[in-house]
Amino acid sequence: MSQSLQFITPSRAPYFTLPKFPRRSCTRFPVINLPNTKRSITITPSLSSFLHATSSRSLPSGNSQTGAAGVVSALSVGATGIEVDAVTEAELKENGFRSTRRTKLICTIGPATCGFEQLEALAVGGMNVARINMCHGSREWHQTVIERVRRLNDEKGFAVAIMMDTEGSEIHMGDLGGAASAKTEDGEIWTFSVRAFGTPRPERTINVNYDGFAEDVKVGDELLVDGGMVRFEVTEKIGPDVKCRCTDPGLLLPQANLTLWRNGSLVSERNAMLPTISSKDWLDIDFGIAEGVDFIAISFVKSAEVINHLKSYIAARACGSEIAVIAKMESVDSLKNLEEIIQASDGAMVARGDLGAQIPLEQVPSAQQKIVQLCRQLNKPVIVASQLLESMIEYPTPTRAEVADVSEAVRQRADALMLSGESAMGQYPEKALAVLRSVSVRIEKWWREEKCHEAMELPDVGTLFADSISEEICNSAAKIGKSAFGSVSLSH
Ligand SMILES: Nc1ncnc2c1ncn2[C@@H]1O[C@H](COP(=O)(O)OP(=O)(O)O)[C@@H](O)[C@H]1O
Ligand SMILES: C=C(OP(=O)(O)O)C(=O)O
Ligand SMILES: [K+]
Ligand SMILES: [Mg+2]
Repeated sequence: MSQSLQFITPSRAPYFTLPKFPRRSCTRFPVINLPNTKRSITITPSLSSFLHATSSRSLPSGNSQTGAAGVVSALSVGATGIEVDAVTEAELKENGFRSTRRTKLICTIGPATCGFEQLEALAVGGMNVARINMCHGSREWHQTVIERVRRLNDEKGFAVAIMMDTEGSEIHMGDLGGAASAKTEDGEIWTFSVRAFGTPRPERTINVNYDGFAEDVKVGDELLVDGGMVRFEVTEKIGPDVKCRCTDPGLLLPQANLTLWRNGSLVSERNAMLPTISSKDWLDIDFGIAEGVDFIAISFVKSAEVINHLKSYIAARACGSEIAVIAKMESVDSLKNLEEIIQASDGAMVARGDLGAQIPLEQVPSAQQKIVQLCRQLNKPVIVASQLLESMIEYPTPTRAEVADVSEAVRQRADALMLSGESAMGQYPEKALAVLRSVSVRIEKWWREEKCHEAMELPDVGTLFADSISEEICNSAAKIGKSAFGSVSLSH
């Protein structure tokens, strides 16, 4: 029981101001209400005394929003013990309350992880949210994944939430005629075309989903595939066919996004008229509402308007629904209208993949820092996504640089980290998740002990969250803590 002596720590102080993000996953999957899935940890005197000690001993720690909300959501004090979901139970046993993870982990589900046992392995490994990306797969495929996650929750006591991510109407490639990927070599000529190709398709041809593509591009333009992971130069236009020479070789993946640059600037007029939510996206959203997903993430958000529209739509379609809308920050427009978008949304995602094609790569870290900080200030959960552990798609060990990147996102106090290809189609999904988990726990411990994480301004009680009583109580408790402990900063 020595572990339990560390239960409830400063960073776990009830300072959360975030009712929606992780809590929903647990209330929606009320593990604690299901007799066959109840997990109960008996409260020993030391544990209960620590629970009691929390209010007087704990020092608020800035953002423990998700962590505290997560713990509260995952815990329910019963007559004989605390009931928790299976993931929290495992973490409590392993780490004690003191270092139970606050950073939530999201896994994109794809061919590598869609089986029941694979999903279970991810849940055991700490997956809090399963993300399905509507760019890929059929609705039936996604429905099967949702059913499996629900079954895991019902039968095995997990509390994994579902996030549906829209395709968006940005320009992207079609599939690769069934191939999982296609390798491009330096100097090769590839044809990008709006024509439909028969089977077998001609070599080195790629479909483009946007009819105006050939008219919009100019010879000399630079074509970035998948956020710039592969690059081409447009060399010739022949009717609907655009011939391109590969300048930065790499792997083409199905449905990869395409971005055009001309004379050093992003070409955005071409698709400025395309709606953020396409007609296909609306059908997917109807599907998500019918399936009762927990989060809908909207790709390439440009303004708050689309978020407000979607929220009204959800409210009208799904009365009493608590589906949260996450704005994906992955375009120049989203950065221009950052604050209004975040205010309108239930949370944001720093979608670094496409963002890295829209702004110079070296500006992505500062954009991430800005978005995360703003979300912290506005009390909105924020996800850091894309390429966190990209090398683990192929290798079982991350690079040091990847570990440093994950650490930095945790230190910035992102609420959640997301795996994309690493879990969807990589060779080591469980290992990648384990890295996110161990790095999160380690960095959280470090900041707790060294008090070295990102400083944060507290919102004024009562102005931003007039309707959120629990948040106000917690903020007030934090302020009392501050005055009681004088020198202890609220934002240490
Ligand atoms: N439902 C799916 N079916 C097949 N492949 C998928 C699925 N979801 C993701 N993938 C694969 O995982 C890769 C990374 O996922 P993600 O980052 O979500 O997609 P993208 O980069 O296309 O937006 C995709 O390029 C695709 O190869
Ligand atoms: C998360 C992202 O979006 P998607 O994977 O849907 O392209 C991204 O671009 O970083
Ligand atoms: K998407
Ligand atoms: Mg994207």
